[in-house]
Amino acid sequence: MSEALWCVVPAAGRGMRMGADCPKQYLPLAGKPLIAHTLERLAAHPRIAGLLVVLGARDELWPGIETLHGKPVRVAIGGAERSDSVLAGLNALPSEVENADFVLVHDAARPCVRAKDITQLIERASETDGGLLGAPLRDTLKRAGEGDCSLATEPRDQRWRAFTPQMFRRGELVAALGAVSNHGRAVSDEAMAMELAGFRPLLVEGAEDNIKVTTAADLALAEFLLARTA
Ligand SMILES: Nc1ccn([C@@H]2O[C@H](COP(=O)(O)OP(=O)(O)OP(=O)(O)O)[C@@H](O)[C@H]2O)c(=O)n1
Ligand SMILES: C[C@](O)(CO)[C@H](O)COP(=O)(O)O
Repeated sequence: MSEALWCVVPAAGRGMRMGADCPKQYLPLAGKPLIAHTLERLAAHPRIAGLLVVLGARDELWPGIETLHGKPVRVAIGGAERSDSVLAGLNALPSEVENADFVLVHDAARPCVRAKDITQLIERASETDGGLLGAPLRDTLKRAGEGDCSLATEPRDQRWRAFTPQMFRRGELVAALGAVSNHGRAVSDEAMAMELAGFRPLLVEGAEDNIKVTTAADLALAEFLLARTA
């Protein structure tokens, strides 16, 4: 597959775990808003055709963002859950994006994603039902009980951490997200919806520095990583 893909960027979260006075995706990071780093890395990728950024109802991007690295940047309004925002973005894609076309979904909160990992995902997952970047769990995993005591050690073989981008055919992902929504189920990523629909997404190992900025400590780490993973 050689054509370029559109990327839906969920950016409608409130960043509650960050505890800042604005949604974390707009916090300053290395001299510009966190989301700007993410959008620039995505738009700079030769296999990405355009960005569909899903914003909170009260949020907006900055003037001139309509085109980035020569790629169109469009916006849609998100929903209460991340999956609602992803679905809104998928439904707002330009008509040129057909149901059979692969699309990417990448968190605005992951500014350190590496171009080579995006390339690997596109090249490997395009021969399958789709896939996602991730990394095998390398730490011992504990099940915590009351008072943060360790109740048990969980098996870590065949356990991966899921990252983004995640990549699926537009129509199949819309149907899978719609099905979980209709059943009132919560999904934490697109791959979960696809698994529930009977698909087996391909896990593509990517760099573990593709961190999701969630708490204040992640901001300092992201600044360090941005300098190294440019
Ligand atoms: N209703 C939502 C919730 C999340 N997101 C986006 O999904 C990505 C990953 O979500 P997360 O890290 O959980 O962000 P928040 O929901 O903002 O964080 P928190 O749970 O701490 O509020 C982020 O880019 C976030 O903006 C979204 O588009 N719509
Ligand atoms: C999609 C994701 O980033 C994969 O790890 C993660 O599930 C997002 O979870 P969040 O609770 O919305 O941050």
